[in-house]
Amino acid sequence: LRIAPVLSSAAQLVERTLYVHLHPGLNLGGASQPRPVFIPPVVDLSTLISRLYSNAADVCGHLDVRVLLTNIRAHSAAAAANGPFPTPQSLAHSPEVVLTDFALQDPGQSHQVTQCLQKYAGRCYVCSPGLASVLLHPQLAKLQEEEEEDGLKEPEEKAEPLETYSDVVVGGTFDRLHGAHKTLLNISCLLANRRFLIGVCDQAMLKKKVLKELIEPYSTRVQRLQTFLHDIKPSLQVEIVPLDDPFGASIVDPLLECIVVSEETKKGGEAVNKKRLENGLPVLVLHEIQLLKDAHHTEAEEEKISSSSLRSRLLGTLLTPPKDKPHLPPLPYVIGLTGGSGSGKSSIAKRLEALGAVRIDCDKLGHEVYEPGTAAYHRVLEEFGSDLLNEDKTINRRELGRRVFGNQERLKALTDIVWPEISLLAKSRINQARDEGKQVCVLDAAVLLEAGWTDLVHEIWVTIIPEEEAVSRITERDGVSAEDALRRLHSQWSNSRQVEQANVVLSTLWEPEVTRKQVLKAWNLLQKRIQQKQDNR
Ligand SMILES: CC(=O)SCCNC(=O)CCNC(=O)[C@H](O)C(C)(C)COP(=O)(O)OP(=O)(O)OC[C@H]1O[C@@H](n2cnc3c(N)ncnc32)[C@H](O)[C@@H]1OP(=O)(O)O
Repeated sequence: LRIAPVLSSAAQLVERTLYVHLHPGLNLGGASQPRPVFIPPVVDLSTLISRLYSNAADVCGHLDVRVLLTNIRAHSAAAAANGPFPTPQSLAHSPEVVLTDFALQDPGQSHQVTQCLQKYAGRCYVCSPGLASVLLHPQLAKLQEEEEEDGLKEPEEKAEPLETYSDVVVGGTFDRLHGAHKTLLNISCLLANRRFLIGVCDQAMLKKKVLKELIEPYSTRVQRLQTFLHDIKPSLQVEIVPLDDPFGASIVDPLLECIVVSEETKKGGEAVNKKRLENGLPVLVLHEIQLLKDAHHTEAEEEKISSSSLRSRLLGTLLTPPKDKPHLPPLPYVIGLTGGSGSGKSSIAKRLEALGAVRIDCDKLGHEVYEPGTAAYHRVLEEFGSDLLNEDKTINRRELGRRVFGNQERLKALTDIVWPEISLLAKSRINQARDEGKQVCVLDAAVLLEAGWTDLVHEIWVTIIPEEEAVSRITERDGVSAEDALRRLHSQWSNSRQVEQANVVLSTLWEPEVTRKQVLKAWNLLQKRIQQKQDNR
């Protein structure tokens, strides 16, 4: 009952990181200054950690919450440390304010309590010099009274000790570290006394993931894990290794004792044990944790907090701020929309057109430059031969496509002729839109990045779908073979390479309604950016 109100009142004061230090029964109102103490790992603690992260996702989703475990030690470890609490720990972000839900006996006590709290915090962690101390109790005191009146206060029971292990292992992708990851990591740290081994999925393990192009690079994911773990339990020996198959070191490391799994990965844990037995190693204890529910999930998303849902929420948002392009007139604001063949780029361009953008279809402009009599027409015939001509003297584009797609050298010979012409036409359409007072143009260009046209546009938007889906759409739509479809796709940059350059990413992988909402979100956010730019001028 107390967690959500404490978190939401804390969230009103904190902008970025909320560290949680647990000290049950801490008395800030007594005569003597309280000291930090070691508390033993108990089962209730792991439940509390899950609840903390799950409530945090609901009430303060914008905060990076980290439950610190330095003061939690198994009995033997605490005894070995011989009682005294270690020197103050340096955290990744030095605390600037210390908050507590301690309930005052009388209001006059407030000054003494905040002083006491400041001193206490300083003994545990290296804090910013101007550390402030704040009591969050008002709503809580009321809540406590209600709890007591309603008899909701849980009877003091002897806490059940939590079984801990020397060496613990987990595996995962750990993309965009969220509450479910943090729960898994925190509970693993609670279980581990000496070493924590983490297998992090590398390229080979990401092939089948939804929106894999938006997964953070391996090095970023590892870096985030290291900082998080160093904050929450610096005494632990943390080893992070790349996972190229579902097992990694878990089936060969003789020192491991426990593997932490969720309901979803339990089968994987059982498979690990089967392999360990085959390898003559003792089986691991499977410690199962509950998956956090995602209170904000949409109908199309999974119920659990998942990285793929988080990735799909990124679609349509600004992933990287656009570069300043002082050479471009501020209006019309030009979006360069690009993406692999069959990725649904044109359908998105049409949706943007319906919302008010001027659509410039570069495939169409490309076709215009082949009109008989134009300069490009003659140069193409010179380069590729007059056997390309249809009976009516027009260029047989499909045949031309067959000759260039899959042959980089021939494709380059063609694009060297036509891109400058298409670019001139595109610029003239943008100028026309400016003369007509239009606000936004969408330059729909399949190979915008390959052509180096980034200077023509204010922002780059990229549409992506998995390659298998693109092949099936192209073969169905254009009646070409799968080989031809693949040849065409491989003439373009890969999704990942395009995403690297993208300000906004979109995907038409799901039902049209999902695309509609995504485009609307992208459009509304774009309007705000344009407005902001105008306000700043
Ligand atoms: C910078 C730009 O993006 S300009 C727009 C793209 N146009 C060009 O690059 C010019 C060179 N291409 C062409 O002239 C034509 O595509 C031809 C002659 C090769 C084939 O013409 P057509 O058979 O009529 O096919 P069409 O022009 O519709 O293109 C077929 C697909 O190949 C894509 N495509 C076009 N040019 C290229 C290229 N240079 N590299 C890779 N893919 C390309 C198209 O975008 C289209 O993809 P879609 O499935 O997303 O619609």
